[in-house]
Amino acid sequence: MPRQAVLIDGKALAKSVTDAVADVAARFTAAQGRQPGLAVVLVGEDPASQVYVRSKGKMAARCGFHSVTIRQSADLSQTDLLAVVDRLNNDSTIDGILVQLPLPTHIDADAVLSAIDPGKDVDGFHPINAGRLASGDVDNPLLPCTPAGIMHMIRTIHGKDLSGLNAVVLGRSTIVGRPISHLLLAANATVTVAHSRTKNIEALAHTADILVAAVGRPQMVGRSWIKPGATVIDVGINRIEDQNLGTSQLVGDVNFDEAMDVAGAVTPVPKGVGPMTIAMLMANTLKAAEARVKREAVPA
Ligand SMILES: Nc1nc2c(c(=O)[nH]1)N[C@@H](CN(C=O)c1ccc(C(=O)N[C@@H](CCC(=O)O)C(=O)O)cc1)CN2
Repeated sequence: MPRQAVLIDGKALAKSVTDAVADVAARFTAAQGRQPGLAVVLVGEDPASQVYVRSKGKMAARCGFHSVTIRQSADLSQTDLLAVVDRLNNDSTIDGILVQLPLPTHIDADAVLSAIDPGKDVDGFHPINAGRLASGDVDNPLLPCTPAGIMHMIRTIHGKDLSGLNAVVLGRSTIVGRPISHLLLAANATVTVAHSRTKNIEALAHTADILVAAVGRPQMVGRSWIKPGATVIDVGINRIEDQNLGTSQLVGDVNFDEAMDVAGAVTPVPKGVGPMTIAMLMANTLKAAEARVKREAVPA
């Protein structure tokens, strides 16, 4: 009889985070006479982005935030997007600004992310916040949402200190691969980042006590990639179509059934890392609001 790994329930964990955020946000609102404010900017009509942005707006409202969604057409110029960001930087009702990625290809995403006030950068993508994380500062409240959510999930299995554990991160994106490697390192794991140019990637993955798959390749990580008892975090969200049936299905970068047979703990797709990303965005917005109150209370 194959063993069954522990299922790390991202939806339930996300709810416990957002319930706590909603409690603290209610106290913030009572004390400050205003709600924490989140603005999400969506450029274009990418269907997946529309789903995520809608979920962010709904969750912000559920947490008791002032929530603004700014939808712009795909042909918006970079100058006009920078003007939107500038307006939000100077809007006293807004504590957190998120520009949904990917942006249309005519826009330089780095230029836009760098224009966000670092104190309102609830994605943690501004070079100042990314740089602080890369230099080992994990006390900065504005950590990128997906990696912060992943660490929350890992802690439910391993606790805070990952000393003596090998972590392998598959993927080196600026949104997930790089920042999660810094967070794992800060928690004392021994970290290896693998990517498309890595040799013997399967054998390397098999050495991992904690395996984070963030490559965007449907079900790439199978049984033979996973060390028995490992914790497997699946960041992939891939929609695969069945042309014959005319249906589609959401799958991760990990073969879920095979992982459940061999791993110690596994995150599912859907209802794994995705909901945690949105929950950590709520937590970041609240932290940004609290930090702004403190900053503005200090006489210049
Ligand atoms: N500015 C940003 N852009 C993007 C980020 C980000 O963190 N900041 N991450 C991803 C998309 N993303 C958040 O924006 C995100 C992806 C998936 C989910 C989620 O809850 N997924 C569900 C499934 C939803 C579905 O049916 O498609 C799940 O996994 O259960 C939330 C947020 C890229 N862009």
